[in-house]
Amino acid sequence: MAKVYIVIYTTYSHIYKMALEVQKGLEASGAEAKIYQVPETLSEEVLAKMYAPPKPNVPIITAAELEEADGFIFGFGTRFGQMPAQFKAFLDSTGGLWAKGGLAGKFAGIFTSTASQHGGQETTIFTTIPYLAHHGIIYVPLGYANPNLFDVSAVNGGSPYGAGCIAGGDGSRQPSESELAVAKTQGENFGKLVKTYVAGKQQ
Ligand SMILES: Cc1cc2nc3c(=O)[nH]c(=O)nc-3n(C[C@H](O)[C@H](O)[C@H](O)COP(=O)(O)O)c2cc1C
Repeated sequence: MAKVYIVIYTTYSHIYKMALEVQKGLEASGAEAKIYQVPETLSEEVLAKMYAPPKPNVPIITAAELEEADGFIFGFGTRFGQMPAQFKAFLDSTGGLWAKGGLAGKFAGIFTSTASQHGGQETTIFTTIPYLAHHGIIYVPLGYANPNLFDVSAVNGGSPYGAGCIAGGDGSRQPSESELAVAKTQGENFGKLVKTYVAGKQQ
């Protein structure tokens, strides 16, 4: 069975809510899907000052665990148009895996969240691709796989690079039905691809 790890960093839970839909999509494709979070690097004191709610109840991943999966879907909100330091710190801890090509040939998709509509939905994912390239991980874009990506009738996150939600400047906006549906599509399409690959390897 194709095994996909959804690896997230979330401060205000938007990414976790999106991850649950990505997981549903992966499971609909027949893949095994488990959600992990990367270690937090901020102190409880700083998180309290940021009004951050408790972390989701999912295990904290270690770099070594990445080797177990056939593919990953990474999810994180933007920080100045790029991945948060927490996720960068986690990826920077994968040097040992990089040295032995431990992740080469695996697949990865990415989804994100931004406060504003033009705060980095595309750049956050795009600037993560070098990490994948250095590992030899195959980046799987979303494309326009879900027509909701064309919907301009309301505020709407997501791009061909990956699903996305708009959290609002104060974080009060929650992922919309449209954005959640795109997240599910990303999981389902990614799962189908990884399943095909795993089935081929087993032949
Ligand atoms: C230090 C910092 C930098 C941020 N930079 C951006 C940004 O460049 N563009 C933007 O739209 N939102 C920005 N945000 C908002 C976050 O992306 C938003 O809180 C996040 O996507 C919500 O996801 P979460 O609930 O999963 O943490 C920033 C937030 C913080 C704390």
